Amino acid sequence: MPRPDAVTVRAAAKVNLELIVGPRDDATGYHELATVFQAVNLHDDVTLRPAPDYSLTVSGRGADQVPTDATNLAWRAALAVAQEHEGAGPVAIEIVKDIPVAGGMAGGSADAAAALVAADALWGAHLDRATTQAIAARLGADVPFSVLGGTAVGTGRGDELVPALARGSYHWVFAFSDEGLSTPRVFAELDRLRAERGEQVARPEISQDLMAALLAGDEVAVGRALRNDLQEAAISLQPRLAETLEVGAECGALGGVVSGSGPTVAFLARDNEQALDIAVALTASGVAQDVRRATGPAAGARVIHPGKEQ
Ligand SMILES: C[C@](O)(CO)[C@H](O)COP(=O)(O)OP(=O)(O)OC[C@H]1O[C@@H](n2ccc(N)nc2=O)[C@H](O)[C@@H]1O
Ligand SMILES: Nc1ncnc2c1ncn2[C@@H]1O[C@H](COP(=O)(O)OP(=O)(O)OP(=O)(O)O)[C@@H](O)[C@H]1O
Repeated sequence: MPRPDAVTVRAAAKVNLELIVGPRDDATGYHELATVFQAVNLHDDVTLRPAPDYSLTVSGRGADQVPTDATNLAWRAALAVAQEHEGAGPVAIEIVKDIPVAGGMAGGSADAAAALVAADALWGAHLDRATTQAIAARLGADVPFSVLGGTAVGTGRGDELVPALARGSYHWVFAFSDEGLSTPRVFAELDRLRAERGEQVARPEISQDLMAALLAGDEVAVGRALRNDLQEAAISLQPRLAETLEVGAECGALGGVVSGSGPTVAFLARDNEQALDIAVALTASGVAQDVRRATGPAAGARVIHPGKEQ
């Protein structure tokens, strides 16, 4: 089979409709999670081209905050696939970002997922699902979902996935902040707040209300069920997120929640028209640096450009 001379893969951002954080495992520092992910149509594109040496460039939203060396998750993903496939060689990696950096929307994870899928396609590695999943999980807790897309339940570190039975299309408005939040710092802040309260942390479980609402495609009930245990920690580190949530609530959003580890705040709207109203109100209030509308569920990491055949 001839090899393509370049492969571009598109990977979506995610929002956690529910994120329940269980106890911290002292051995690994990771927390047991129960989460429902939804991919939304806000994307990064990653292109891989055979080259004499590995290299990486980044352009687009927040590009100056992304490493361009071998620590980049996309670079690490390509190397991980190369280890599994004899016919691999160095690649030039080009990332075009639209997902905010350190925004709690799995931007780096999307780049890793896209590079993983692109490397597999470029080299014709045909990795099986279990190997792809294992590589993805090693790269980061959100990476397996970035590969899969759609709407899915995540347990363990958030990397053990089962697609969710979900109907309907969801209209989201995202309020971005120009100051990112570090994921480990937000988890550590939650641990601190819980210890201060002497809280006993239960094993995390997804709410049946949310699963029933998704099954029925009932966006009002989904809006009511949005929940994120990391939200109070994110607000504790960035108190103005509470104001952002307030603005969306005043517009009658079906629900509002900090996305993942923040600081992006996600609002669920009834329809496109209400999404536009919420976006205008957020922009006018000045609480957010940037506001974007998107719909979910979106697809997982997928090839959008196979390049010309050699
Ligand atoms: C907040 C979420 O985005 C929700 O989907 C994820 O849990 C974070 O996923 P991620 O950014 O891919 O996370 P990783 O890169 O694997 O981990 C970054 C850090 O987040 C914390 N972390 C992450 C996942 C998890 N289940 N427990 C944790 O405590 C750990 O301190 C870890 O060192
Ligand atoms: N492609 C990438 N490879 C490696 N690091 C990245 C990449 N993109 C961003 N980063 C770095 O990783 C950190 C987290 O960025 P990222 O955009 O993944 O955060 P996030 O969306 O909050 O992640 P998550 O929602 O998965 O917790 C930032 O400090 C950023 O510089």
